[in-house]
Amino acid sequence: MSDTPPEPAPVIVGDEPGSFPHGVLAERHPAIVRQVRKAFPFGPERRKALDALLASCTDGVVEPLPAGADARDRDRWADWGIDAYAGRSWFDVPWLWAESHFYRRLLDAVGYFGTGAWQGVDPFRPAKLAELDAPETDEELAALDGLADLPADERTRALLHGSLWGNRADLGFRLSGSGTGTQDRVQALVADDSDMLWELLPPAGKGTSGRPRTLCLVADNAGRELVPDLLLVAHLLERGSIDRAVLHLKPYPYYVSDATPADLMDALRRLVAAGGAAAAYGERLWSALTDGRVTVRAHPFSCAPLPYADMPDDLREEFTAATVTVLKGDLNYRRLVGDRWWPPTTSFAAATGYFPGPVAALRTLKSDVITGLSPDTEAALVASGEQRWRTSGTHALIQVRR
Ligand SMILES: O=P(O)(O)OC[C@H]1O[C@](O)(CO)[C@@H](O)[C@@H]1O
Repeated sequence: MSDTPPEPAPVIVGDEPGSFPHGVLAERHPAIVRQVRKAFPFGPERRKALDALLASCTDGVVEPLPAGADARDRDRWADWGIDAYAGRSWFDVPWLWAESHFYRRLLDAVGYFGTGAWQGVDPFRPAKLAELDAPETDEELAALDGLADLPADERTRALLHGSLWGNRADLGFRLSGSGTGTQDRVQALVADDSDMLWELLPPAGKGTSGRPRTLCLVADNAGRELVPDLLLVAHLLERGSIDRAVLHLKPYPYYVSDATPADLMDALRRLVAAGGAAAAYGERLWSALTDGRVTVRAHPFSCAPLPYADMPDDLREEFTAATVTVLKGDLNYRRLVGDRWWPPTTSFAAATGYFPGPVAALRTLKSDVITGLSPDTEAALVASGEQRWRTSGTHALIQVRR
């Protein structure tokens, strides 16, 4: 496939009733507002603000930030295009921008950025903790004990798949013989460049230049996605594939379940408390955090409503220095290749040609954006009659550009 930058395809907008993006704006966002309103005993002021957001996101327009907004935040949103979109319907601005801004407004409505009692209270925390505490998480962590007996390469592959399918909140390293086993998952991969990833991250002593090797992992969801991401990082450190890792998390709650530094601490404590192999992974990570081999970033751009092509210079420098940057999840994929109606056979390498270093995407498919399919794969997916392959999370991809 060619690496020449592709002709830009149309940007996705949520203005077409019946389309997936329209459904997110018209149904999912109001449902999220109602759910958050119910989950906390907010007083009249916060309830009024949530009701106003509910009315705005269904029938209203994007509004300028409120007068009380922090000046730095105001400047950021000015840079991120709010002046161009204020006054326009949520359904008429780029879908990526509308969704991202919705979460910013939701945090305003619950008083997250204010000076009152709700300051810093994550409105999604109850749901995140419930997932982390679910019995399924116990079972999945216990399944880690079985990995120790696998040949090294298989263990590495199982942990990669765990991180990949964790994007569907479903720890894929479970090696059960049921219909959700590894083999089915491999068949559900619409692209698999994992060999290229292992060429970038060989085990210690194999084909390495002697320079310290850094993995940037741009995380996605907390709980049952972040846990297998952490396991993968711990494993790559132990295997000597990397010397250090930088975990990019969100500076504030976002897209319901996105991982913040507080969620990292919850996940880590969960691992350490689990006993068995899970605890050993957790302890390894704990010590890697304390001695600086693993560091955490919560860059404002991680919550920006823009594609990574617009990343600021400091982030560009970090990604330039990484041996490989792995972006997890659907939203990061949309931001990586651009939230556009690409023809599915558009080259992934070309769409990510601007990225300042080797880059990999691990994603289950949960929105319409797709690149890098072979013509045969695209034809098979279309012929399968399964219309929702792009959005239902049943398919996944591992794509790499060196
Ligand atoms: O958690 P992920 O994999 O980034 O998925 C979030 C996805 O959910 C949505 O917010 C709504 O479906 C998508 O826009 C987004 O891409």
